Amino acid sequence: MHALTAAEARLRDRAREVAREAAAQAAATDRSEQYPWPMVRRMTEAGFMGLTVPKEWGGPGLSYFDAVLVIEEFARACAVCGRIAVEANMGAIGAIMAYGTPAQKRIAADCVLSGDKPAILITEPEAGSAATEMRTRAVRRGDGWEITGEKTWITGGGISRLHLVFARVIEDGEEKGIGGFIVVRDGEAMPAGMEARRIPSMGLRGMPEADVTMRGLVVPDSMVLRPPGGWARGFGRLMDAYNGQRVGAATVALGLAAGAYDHALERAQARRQFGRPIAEFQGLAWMLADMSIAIEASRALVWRAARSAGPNGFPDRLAAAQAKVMAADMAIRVTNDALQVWGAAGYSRDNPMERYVRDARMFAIAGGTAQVLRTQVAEQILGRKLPQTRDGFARIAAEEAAARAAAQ
Ligand SMILES: CC(C)(COP(=O)(O)OP(=O)(O)OC[C@H]1O[C@@H](n2cnc3c(N)ncnc32)[C@H](O)[C@@H]1OP(=O)(O)O)[C@@H](O)C(=O)NCCC(=O)NCCSC(=O)CCS(=O)O
Ligand SMILES: Cc1cc2nc3c(=O)[nH]c(=O)nc-3n(C[C@H](O)[C@H](O)[C@H](O)COP(=O)(O)OP(=O)(O)OC[C@H]3O[C@@H](n4cnc5c(N)ncnc54)[C@H](O)[C@@H]3O)c2cc1C
Repeated sequence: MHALTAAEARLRDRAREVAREAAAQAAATDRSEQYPWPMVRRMTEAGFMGLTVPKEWGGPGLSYFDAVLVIEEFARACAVCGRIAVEANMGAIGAIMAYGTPAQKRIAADCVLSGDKPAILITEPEAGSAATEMRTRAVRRGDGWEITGEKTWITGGGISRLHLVFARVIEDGEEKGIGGFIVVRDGEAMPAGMEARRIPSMGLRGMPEADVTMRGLVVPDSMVLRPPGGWARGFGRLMDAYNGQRVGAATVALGLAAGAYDHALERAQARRQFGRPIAEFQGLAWMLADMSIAIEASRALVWRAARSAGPNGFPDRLAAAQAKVMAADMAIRVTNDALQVWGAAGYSRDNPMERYVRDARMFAIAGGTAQVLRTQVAEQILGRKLPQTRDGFARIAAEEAAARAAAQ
């Protein structure tokens, strides 16, 4: 792993200092299930929202790697704050900064720099892993677009101001592909035509997850995000940007596992049984050793993915998927082992270990499940499409046969 530059180390140390305040409120946020607005204001003042916004739009123009250093520190202290730092620096904001018009960039930059955590709306009740099967439609009507559909598990639904909605583009009565539609909430009420209903979740309880329904939602043409390559390639280009958020999610998994490990290390040396620190029992010493190895290995993959941001400015798709799979699986294992080190005390809601276990669970599901991302890794290393539909391979075989016939 590369050493940090002096500027990177300073940024991480500054985040670590502010994250101490996040640690102090993490249990209360979990219990109240309220979005931690006071902490978000603190993160905004300290300049951790909109880190990746270029200087010309008023941000500091830092890299994905810089953002990862900050996210890990917040996630270690409070995983909800870690996720806020992800969406304020990656995902929707990354896509708009890459593909948006100057006016769209201005709006998006103002949102995150003033403390908004944008929402990205991809998943639907019937289109989870199979996201390209989404049914939400954006139909061209005059100089605007009418959006109809249902999204689910939308992080920040009901509190976010900036929304990036993925929808099927219907123009001149024809389906053209998948595009991005920017919806900005002004004030307390949801935008007209958009409603959010909170979903109670297992972990990360201070972060609202919501079903979002769109009926009669009108988006002006000026708020359509048009990635290069046309609508037919729209989903792929939007996913290029989403690879940044996958690295962010991996970083939160890494950070919270590292936080749980810190607690376990301390407890293993403080707690005595049979007249000696429990850390002296080989069963626990090796457990701690394995935890430290897994955390370091995950950090290496996360850093590599964050540093891979290529000429389009986004992290590499393969590196992002590899880091996310590794960190998500690792966080589930490490947080459970850390709770084990604490024994019964770890099972109590009076200390943070059970929260770490609950918070860790989502990363193998959200942002591409551990199974789907393994298929993405396999596709990249094999250099071939591995279709997931029943007729997918038959179609490839038919295309190959047709190509062979044409070549004869
Ligand atoms: C991609 C999948 C939805 C599989 O669907 P398909 O088999 O229909 O799609 P593909 O043919 O594989 O892809 C279509 C198109 O997109 C390009 N693509 C796909 N993934 C990427 C990527 N990661 N980076 C770049 N490009 C990508 C692919 O090359 C095709 O492009 P062309 O048309 O050839 O140009 C499925 O594999 C999948 O990813 N499912 C997971 C969906 C997901 O991640 N949802 C996240 C929702 S947001 C969220 O959960 C937030 C949580 S958080 O805290 O961050
Ligand atoms: C806390 C949380 C936050 C989220 N935030 C957002 C958000 O902000 N925006 C958003 O758009 N979405 C969000 N999501 C949704 C998330 O992206 C989806 O949950 C995820 O893509 C999986 O979809 P699904 O839950 O419908 O599972 P399904 O796709 O129904 O999968 C169910 C099971 O089948 C497996 N499976 C499915 N297909 C395959 C396959 N081809 N090969 C092998 N196994 C397969 C899966 O791995 C999983 O184990 C969030 C989810 C959670 C839990």
